[in-house]
Amino acid sequence: MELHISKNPRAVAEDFAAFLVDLNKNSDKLNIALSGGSTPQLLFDILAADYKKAIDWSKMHFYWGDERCVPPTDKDSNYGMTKAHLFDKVGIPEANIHRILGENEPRQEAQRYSHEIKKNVTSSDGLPRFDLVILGLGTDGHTASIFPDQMELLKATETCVVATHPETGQKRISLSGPVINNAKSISFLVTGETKQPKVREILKHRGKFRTYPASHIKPTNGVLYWFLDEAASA
Ligand SMILES: O=C1O[C@H](COP(=O)(O)O)[C@@H](O)[C@H](O)[C@H]1O
Repeated sequence: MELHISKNPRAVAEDFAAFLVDLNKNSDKLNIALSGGSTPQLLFDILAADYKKAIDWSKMHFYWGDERCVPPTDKDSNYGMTKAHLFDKVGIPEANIHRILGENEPRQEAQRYSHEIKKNVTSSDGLPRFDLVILGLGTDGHTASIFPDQMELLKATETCVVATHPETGQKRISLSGPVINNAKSISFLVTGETKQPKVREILKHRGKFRTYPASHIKPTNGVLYWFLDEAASA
């Protein structure tokens, strides 16, 4: 596991952007699963403002680790946020964007997206193998849309699963645990003091860490990165 600690959220985004530039230079094609939520928004803003030319966007194929079951115009849409903060600002071929259709019926969409992934992402050991899966961490220890009361999704045999937000009841579509763990590299991006208690338990194997989905993210044959700011890592 590689731990990167930067001063503040902006520095985390800068460090991760440099990591992406490097990966982009050294690869012909990258299948990347993005996360949603508030943390990646700053990364997308920085990529669009400062790295538009440093990255060969035609090599980047974007998928999502999870999506809220809402239309792309909804403020909760992970795709909608990425489009507004990144895709609309850098020239990326439309064919490279593989979004989860959050407006569709969740079960059917989980199946359709599983096929989409299997069709385009090379498999190993019978599972799709992403080059990079970017993840966030919820204050309850969830990651992607695998929540603590739905731990079975960590072992699901499907590529994509339907999850339910425990408080709002909102339906979500998420990559399953085995597919996340089959990636070549997995990177958590976590900032802010509200995340610190869970980061500490997970990284130090303390308290109830086993009950947090994020602590079960361990690449079977890849590298795990944690990019943290000082507040999250305190
Ligand atoms: O609901 C979600 O939450 C997590 C964490 O998000 P953040 O806003 O605290 O950064 C995120 O990774 C996931 O993609 C998202 O759907």
